[in-house]
Amino acid sequence: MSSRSGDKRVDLWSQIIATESDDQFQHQQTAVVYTRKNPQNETLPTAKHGSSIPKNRVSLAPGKRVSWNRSLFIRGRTSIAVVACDNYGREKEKRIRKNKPPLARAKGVPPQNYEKERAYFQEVDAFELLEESPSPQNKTWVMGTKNCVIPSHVSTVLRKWLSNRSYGPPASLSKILETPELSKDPVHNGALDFYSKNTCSSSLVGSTHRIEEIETEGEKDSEDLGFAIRNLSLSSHDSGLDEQWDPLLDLLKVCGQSSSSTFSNVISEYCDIQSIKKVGEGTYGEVFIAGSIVCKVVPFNGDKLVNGEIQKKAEELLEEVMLSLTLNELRGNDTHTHNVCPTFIQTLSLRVCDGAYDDAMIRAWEEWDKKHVSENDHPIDFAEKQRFVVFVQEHGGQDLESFVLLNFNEARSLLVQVTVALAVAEAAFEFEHRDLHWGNILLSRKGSETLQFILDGKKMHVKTYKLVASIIDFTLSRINTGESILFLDLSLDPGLFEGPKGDKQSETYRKMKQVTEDCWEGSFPKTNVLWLQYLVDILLQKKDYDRTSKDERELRSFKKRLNGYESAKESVVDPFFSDLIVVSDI
Ligand SMILES: Nc1ncnc2c1ncn2[C@@H]1O[C@H](COP(=O)(O)OP(=O)(O)OP(=O)(O)O)[C@@H](O)[C@H]1O
Repeated sequence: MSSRSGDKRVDLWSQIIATESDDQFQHQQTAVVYTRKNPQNETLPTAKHGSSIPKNRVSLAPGKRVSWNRSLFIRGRTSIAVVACDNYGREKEKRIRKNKPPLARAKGVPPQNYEKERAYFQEVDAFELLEESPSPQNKTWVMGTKNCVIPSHVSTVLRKWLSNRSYGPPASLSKILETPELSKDPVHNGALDFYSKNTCSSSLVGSTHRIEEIETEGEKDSEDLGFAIRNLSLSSHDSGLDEQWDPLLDLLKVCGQSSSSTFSNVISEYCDIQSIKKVGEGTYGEVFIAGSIVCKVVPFNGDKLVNGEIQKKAEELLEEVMLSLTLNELRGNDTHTHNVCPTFIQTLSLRVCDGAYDDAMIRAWEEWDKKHVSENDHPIDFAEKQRFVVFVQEHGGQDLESFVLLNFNEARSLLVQVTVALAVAEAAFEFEHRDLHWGNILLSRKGSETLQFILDGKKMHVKTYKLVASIIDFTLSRINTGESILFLDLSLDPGLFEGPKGDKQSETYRKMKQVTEDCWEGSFPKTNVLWLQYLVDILLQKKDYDRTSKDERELRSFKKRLNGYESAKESVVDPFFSDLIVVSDI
């Protein structure tokens, strides 16, 4: 029965609901703030149920797009990858301080110990084998350190990325695996040259040459993998002049390239470039379908504003790449079997491209613009020398905002998949998504009746009702890779917490702030629970599908019980999911 028809039965559920104090489901007028603005409109996104958002509640970007959370990319990213390098830190500070209060270290951060950290990372690099998942003692609070440690993380991510070959690492990187001489006699392969280089830049140049050499070499020998990657990382890590670290070179390494590629080269690996179509757009990302995969194209390092925003830096992209690759590990392989889930969008390949958009991409962009009215700048405006990262991902379907749910079972299926996925990622990497709005959940109808997850070694078969959810956009996410904690310091973006009162998304950011006490590097899995509560609200207030009043009461009761859980992992055992999850030992 549809919710609109009103189920008049009085039962236990009505009593439960009567006791719910915070249930705020009086269909109050709310606005989902990230909703795109039609450039022609004068007002900000209009609430589906009525009022428009007052302009003064929103920090307006100077460009075409208006979204108060979009500039987060360029503010406050104070993680190991960004602040670690002094040069960049200074540049970033300038940008932030223009409009923002002075940078402040978040509360509760343990004092830095550079020597300890250096020793730690040297130790990490000394190991060939990796831990399956991070342990608490691996936490490294490195904000503000002068030591440029990114290469060691790149090396780890690379090792994992490469060792999981079923995920299709970039072809050139695969060839690193194919270098039998490397492990047999490193000295004669010139490998030690990397270690003896005195400057970061020269050693990185050396390693770049090495990639080229490697690419010309032959046969497979997976034992060489660890060695080859250590070569790539230690060259810069051992350097005393880390300030000269060039993140672009590391980004190229992660993408398996010695130099930039072109769009036509990359896209033609997946389809005839003439057949590409644009499928979506984000703050910086233009997303295209190429055959069966999607390419998210993100400009970086350029001087030109993109959609009114300063472009991301290579180090920011490097971090996003590391997050994506770390989450890839949850897809399971021979060495990662303790926590497995298929829900985080799979990154299939990564490429750095140079130059203007290809004509076919421009055409695809314009076609999409005609239909949907893009909020982004026309890509023809990009400079000839513009750099981009292309995230090649699996196609996850349509976002929850536009997807038409059919019935309550589909809504439950969405909730259980997201909850279990968050639980698995919490268990593996202390992961918090921190921005799980309805644009960041993709849905598609696929054949399988159940999906398999593994949570702390327990196999779970989750009922799908043939709906498959995928989680995207890890920009605000926090993760402990086992070597470092990647996070975005949201305390540097007060605008994020100034969204409209009563708007569920805005309220969720504010609740996260309360939970974290504005200390964003810490682990607060409760933030995942807050987004689950947001999703319940969305399913009750924003989505139409076939459901009864009893179904709605179930959702409200579930939301209320979520108050009592401190993590997605705790939420998994809620009775709401009891008939959706079958647990078995592996
Ligand atoms: N893997 C994917 N499969 C299908 N569609 C996708 C995929 N990734 C992104 N999209 C589409 O493109 C849109 C923008 O993607 P995404 O949110 O990743 O970009 P972004 O630049 O990070 O956005 P934001 O403005 O949230 O920062 C999504 O809302 C979705 O519609």
